[in-house]
Amino acid sequence: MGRYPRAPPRDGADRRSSPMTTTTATAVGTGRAAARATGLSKVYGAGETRVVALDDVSVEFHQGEFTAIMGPSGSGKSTLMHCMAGLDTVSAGSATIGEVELVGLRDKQLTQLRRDRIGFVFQAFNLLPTLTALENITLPMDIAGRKVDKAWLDSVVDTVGLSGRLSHRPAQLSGGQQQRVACARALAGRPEIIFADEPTGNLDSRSGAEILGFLRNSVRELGQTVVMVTHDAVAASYADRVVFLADGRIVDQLAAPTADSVLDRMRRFDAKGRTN
Ligand SMILES: Nc1ncnc2c1ncn2[C@@H]1O[C@H](COP(=O)(O)OP(=O)(O)OP(=O)(O)O)[C@@H](O)[C@H]1O
Repeated sequence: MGRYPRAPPRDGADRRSSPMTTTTATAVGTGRAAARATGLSKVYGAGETRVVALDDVSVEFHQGEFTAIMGPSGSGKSTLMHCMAGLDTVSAGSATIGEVELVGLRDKQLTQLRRDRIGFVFQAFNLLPTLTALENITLPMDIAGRKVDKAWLDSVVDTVGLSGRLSHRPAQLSGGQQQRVACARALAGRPEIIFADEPTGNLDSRSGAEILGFLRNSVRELGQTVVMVTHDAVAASYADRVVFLADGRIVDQLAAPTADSVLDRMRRFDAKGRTN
């Protein structure tokens, strides 16, 4: 079993596996895609060092949905997230945030898009040590010259449970509190989508569960869209949907996942070969 307490069960949730019958992994609900990859491929190197990290991947992340990306080590999870978030270039295909096509954007446009429309949470919290928690949270908006929406900021800080810690510097906060600051920073600018790369990787099980619960609440209560890469089946069970990658391809998805159903699917990677 994974490192985190089980996610509380969903009421009346329909737990089912949906083996891929088409090449596109569609979201559980209907609605506008917050992000979409179409025929996305990513090749690193050339000749003997050539690695196909992503091979014709098509996937949609719908607004207001919490999606986990899982798969064996080296299956392309981080590469997919980086290509979708404009942190890496793609070799072929398309990646869109909302209606904006990332392929072909210049560096300056990509920087602006990441700053204005995407929130990031990384395994290493990436806070600035000399700034207070509040200054870290508002930094992206300060850099962008955007006015902070005070009511929204208050509700984010409240949801993350940081009200009494806003004047503390990162070194004065626990790992879990630092990651909550990072989550609040990601949410504060009301991005269209948050990409979280192993957000609980550096946390103990209790702090990890708090962060996962918080990310899920941000989807349920604040309407946020979250895409999270994780190795942990219990972490994935907090999501609305799990998309499974193997050898750079999407091979399965699971709606309303439980830790057991995710573990079961992961075991089949081991037992029957990666692409099953
Ligand atoms: N900058 C790079 N240069 C060359 N190959 C790379 C680079 N980044 C990733 N790769 C390769 O691409 C493949 C996918 O890597 P990626 O990091 O996306 O996998 P992952 O599923 O996130 O793995 P992990 O779970 O171990 O973090 C791997 O074979 C990896 O070695």
